[in-house]
Amino acid sequence: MADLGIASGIESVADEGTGQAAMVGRRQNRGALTMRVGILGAGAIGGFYTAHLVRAGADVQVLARNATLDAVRRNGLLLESDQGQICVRPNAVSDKAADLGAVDILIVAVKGQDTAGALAHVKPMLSDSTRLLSLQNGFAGLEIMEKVVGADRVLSGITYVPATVLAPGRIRHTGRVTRTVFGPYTPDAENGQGAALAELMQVAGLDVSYMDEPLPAIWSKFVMLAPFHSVSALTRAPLGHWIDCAETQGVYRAAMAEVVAVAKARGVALPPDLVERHMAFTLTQADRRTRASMLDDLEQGRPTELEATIGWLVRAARQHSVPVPIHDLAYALLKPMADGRAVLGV
Ligand SMILES: NC(=O)C1=CN([C@@H]2O[C@H](COP(=O)(O)OP(=O)(O)OC[C@H]3O[C@@H](n4cnc5c(N)ncnc54)[C@H](OP(=O)(O)O)[C@@H]3O)[C@@H](O)[C@H]2O)C=CC1
Ligand SMILES: CC(C)(CO)C(=O)C(=O)O
Repeated sequence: MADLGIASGIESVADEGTGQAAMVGRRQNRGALTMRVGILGAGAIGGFYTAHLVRAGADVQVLARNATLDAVRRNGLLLESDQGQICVRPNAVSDKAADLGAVDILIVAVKGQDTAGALAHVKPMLSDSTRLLSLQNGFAGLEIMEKVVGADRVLSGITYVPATVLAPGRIRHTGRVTRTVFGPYTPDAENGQGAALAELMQVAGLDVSYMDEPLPAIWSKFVMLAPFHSVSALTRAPLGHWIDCAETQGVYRAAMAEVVAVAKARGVALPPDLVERHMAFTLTQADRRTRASMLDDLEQGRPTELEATIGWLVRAARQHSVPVPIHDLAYALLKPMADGRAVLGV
């Protein structure tokens, strides 16, 4: 089976790890632990990677802000999961990139709507060889990164890690999935750093693949992500509350077919059974407590990533005259809350 980065869970590393992930280990078996990894945004995903990479012995430099900065400085960063707790103190934490200095890879883990603002402050962390790795959902952030630093400095990726911020500096990883896939956004972005980081993440025990062409894997996740966010945000419930309802499940499946149609119109070839593979994973393997990150944002009254994910899809569909009625509806119904105004109660 082609490895498109479909969520597999850490326990299935042995099945898939014979492909590109294993190659990484052969190509890049030195120096990974000496690389400097920057984390831009220490929320759910940035915090998850900070905890695992620091525990693996990496030199991690964290650019955080506000309450998260204070909490990590005071108490370190705590990652909780069913497997236990990891509490770490990164080598450096600051809200000033100049305090941290140049890194080999900067993992961009801010929400889509914060990408441009955050990138405006990272220059001191970038040397000529630094690569920026996007683990954001969707494509909007990548388009911004391409404009700001150039496509040849960007690594694009996705992660299926489901995580939530319980309190500033305190992250919850739900279930066991750690599946993450990344690679060069364009071939000239390849400089060995991505493969070295993938190796470091594997050393940390994570299910990670480095790919020469990650774009289909990013689309593959987007096929479930935009529907998962739409359904979760509109039902306002974690997976287990809606997946067994036949009507809701039908909407989820049909919405995935909409994203496949947009990918096809943009010339991206995806496996014909992709929707059914996502369905099977969602029904039999995904942790039922899984919450869409957009659900957390809505419940906390925070701005959501609507424009960067569902909004991006709706606009792309329109450009190609592909009907996406489920996402059109989700976009229209979620737009009034997209900037977090719901918290004001008006
Ligand atoms: N959570 C999940 O389960 C998953 C999320 N993703 C994707 O990962 C990306 C990140 O999501 P997630 O981790 O959930 O988001 P969070 O909101 O949990 O974390 C984002 C963090 O970035 C910080 N931040 C924003 N701007 C800056 C800045 N200029 N300088 C420093 N820190 C900044 C935020 O600070 P503040 O709190 O002050 O705003 C926050 O701590 C998104 O694209 C999401 O779609 C992908 C897979 C799973
Ligand atoms: C679907 C999930 C939880 C990861 O698999 C995600 O990416 C998100 O909600 O942002």
